[in-house]
Amino acid sequence: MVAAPLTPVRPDCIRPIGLPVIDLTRKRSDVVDLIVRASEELGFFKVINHGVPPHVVANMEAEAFTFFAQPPSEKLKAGPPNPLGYGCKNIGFNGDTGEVEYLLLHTNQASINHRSKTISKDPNKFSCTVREYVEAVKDLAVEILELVGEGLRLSDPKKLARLIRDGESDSVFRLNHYPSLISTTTTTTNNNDTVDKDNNNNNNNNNNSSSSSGRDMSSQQGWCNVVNGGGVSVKGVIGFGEHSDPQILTLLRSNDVVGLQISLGDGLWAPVSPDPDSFSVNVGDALQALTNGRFISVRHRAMVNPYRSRLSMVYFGAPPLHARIAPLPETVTAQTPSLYRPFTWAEYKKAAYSLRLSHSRLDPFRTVEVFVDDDDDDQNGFHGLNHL
Ligand SMILES: C=C1C[C@]23C[C@@]1(O)CC[C@H]2[C@@]12CC[C@H](O)[C@@](C)(C(=O)O1)[C@H]2[C@@H]3C(=O)O
Ligand SMILES: O=C(O)CCC(=O)C(=O)O
Ligand SMILES: [Fe+2]
Repeated sequence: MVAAPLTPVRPDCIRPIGLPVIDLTRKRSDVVDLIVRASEELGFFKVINHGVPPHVVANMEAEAFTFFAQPPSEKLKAGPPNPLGYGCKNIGFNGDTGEVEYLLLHTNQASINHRSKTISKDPNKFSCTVREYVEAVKDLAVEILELVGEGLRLSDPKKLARLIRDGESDSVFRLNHYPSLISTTTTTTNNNDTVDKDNNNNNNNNNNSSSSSGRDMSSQQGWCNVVNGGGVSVKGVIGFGEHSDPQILTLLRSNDVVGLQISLGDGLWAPVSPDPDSFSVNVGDALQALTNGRFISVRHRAMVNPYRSRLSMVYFGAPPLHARIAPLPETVTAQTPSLYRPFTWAEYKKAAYSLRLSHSRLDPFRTVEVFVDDDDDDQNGFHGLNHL
């Protein structure tokens, strides 16, 4: 007889919910309110009518697909990730893995120029395309942070935006490629623990519409293929495991293949519908600290689509290394005392890289012990908010 587990197992469960979609051309005061509310309640929202020119996005996507379609021998010239550069399946330095290959770039122009030489046969074209894209999404991130500054009624409403606008900002840009399973592995039902245990996950990764680039990459040859010995299931394969982003603000755009999920806490995951014309925005750890826990650094993950390759282009807006991160005075009151001790971005980044992907990296920077309520009586799906 098999002994019952001591703690109840909570299988992952997909809960499709309406996620906030904010039209940036609406009345400014409405946009401000919507952004603040979404950042407080979820730490996530989508923006439409954002002003990033479609050709800038299309050019970046085309360069990314061209890179990932190459044979492994070519791609490996841009690696190994230190953490910048090309990486395949290994994420960070502490043993995290996922069914993803990626390029991680610093947004500093000199760094982009240097890296482009190992990434592209036409380095000038590649670096110009990245520069244009990064400039455009940075402008969008700056605009969003200015709106946030207004919403938080900061005495200097542009203070947050300046952190990422700074010429010395430590912002990074990441291209993630999740090959479809049919292009990489022989699928089996001899499962391992990356498989979701809940049938609700069926087809949550399916999307039969055509790619925004008009290209189905499932037959591409370039995935650094490892023949599947352990066995993966056609459902629920993790591309990029659960984590929060350490920076201030993340702007993600993907092709029209579903994959990104945000955590609602308590094993509940909300799939983000892929809309190539929108950007997904999420609050990062640094913004959670700056807002004294008022905004939530949302935990999220990316699943592999069994049938279609997915590409995400992710800008992580970060402050300069020497910038001091501490709860903004406007967010600290007698009722809401400071939750985090001051730290520099360099200090936080170092700590982040010493930890696994899934760690709650802000916890060691808290001024008070974290209380985790493990009761099961929370019905609203936002149980995870008590990680604040
Ligand atoms: C496992 C890791 C990879 C990561 C650094 C870390 O030690 C923990 C945070 C990870 C993350 C998540 C968001 C971004 O994709 C990223 C570039 C970042 O700044 O923090 C990655 C790091 C990485 O892949 O190098
Ligand atoms: O590809 C995605 O949808 C998520 C990627 C991500 O979370 C990251 O790069 O930090
Ligand atoms: Fe992320």
